[in-house]
Amino acid sequence: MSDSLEVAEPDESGDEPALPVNELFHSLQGEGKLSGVPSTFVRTSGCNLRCWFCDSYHTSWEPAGDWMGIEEVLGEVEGHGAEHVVLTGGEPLLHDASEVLLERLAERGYHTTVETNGTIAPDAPVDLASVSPKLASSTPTPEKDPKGEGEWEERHEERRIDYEALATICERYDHQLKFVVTGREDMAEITDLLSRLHERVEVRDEDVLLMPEGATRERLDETRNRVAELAMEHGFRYTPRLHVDLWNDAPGT
Ligand SMILES: C[S@@+](CC[C@H](N)C(=O)[O-])C[C@H]1O[C@@H](n2cnc3c(N)ncnc32)[C@H](O)[C@@H]1O
Ligand SMILES: Nc1nc2[nH]cc(C(=O)O)c2c(=O)[nH]1
Ligand code: SF4
Ligand SMILES: [Mg+2]
Repeated sequence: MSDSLEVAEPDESGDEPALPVNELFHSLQGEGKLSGVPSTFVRTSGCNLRCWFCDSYHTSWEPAGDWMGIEEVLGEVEGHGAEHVVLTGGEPLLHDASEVLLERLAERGYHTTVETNGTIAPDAPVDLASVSPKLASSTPTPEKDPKGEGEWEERHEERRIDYEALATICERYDHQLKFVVTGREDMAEITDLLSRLHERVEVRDEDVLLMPEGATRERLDETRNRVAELAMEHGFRYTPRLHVDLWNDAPGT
């Protein structure tokens, strides 16, 4: 298994596709255009990046979860009763079975959002591609590494932006680009990335959202006003992190 997923594979090699699921829960969508919408979240384990600030540490830095067959996932989703399903991670699009899940959710009439870092373009039905391209400020330098001493810095840096994948996602799906912002230093990179993307695909300012960095209320208290002001200055949208405001960093929210 690749370095990006250290979760043990299922023992039985049945025919049914399976996903390593870190958590499956019902909540309100906390980020982006659909903030506040009751949604069921399927969080897969394993990521090809290592953002130093990752709020889902147990899907990236120390991936954990249980393998679940797709029908089992669909059964649990159905039990929660929401029309909206959010497939997230980790990086959900690392797993081929995510595409199978998206197809079956579409057949059953769910609205699907995929939360992705934008390095892999899916080939499956998606109602909203919620893309969060990773800026240089996400890179786990030795000083910022939450686990080691910067062993992931180079790999993260090489992989974090793939223009081809980003453009394909934006062409193929209704999308939002949700940038995690720590400060003014991030803005030049965002505008450069958008101008490069505009050579291939139209991305509207209303589909660009700035999200304050912060996995806890305490951290958001330091970042949210600064980021809101940057959004106003640049004509981009601001997205809160509603779930953090409501439930702080509690799991399953
Ligand atoms: C855990 S990621 C999973 C999906 C995918 N790997 C990605 O990064 O988009 C879900 C969302 O949380 C955001 N996120 C993670 N840690 C964060 C933090 N400390 N502050 C703000 N947003 C964060 C990501 O940028 C992404 O939009
Ligand atoms: N409530 C809530 N909304 C979310 N939107 C995106 C999330 C994610 O982790 O991908 C997330 C999450 O973890 N919780
Ligand atoms: S890409 Fe997403 S899941 Fe992966 S480390 Fe970054 S925030 Fe975490
Ligand atoms: Mg989250």
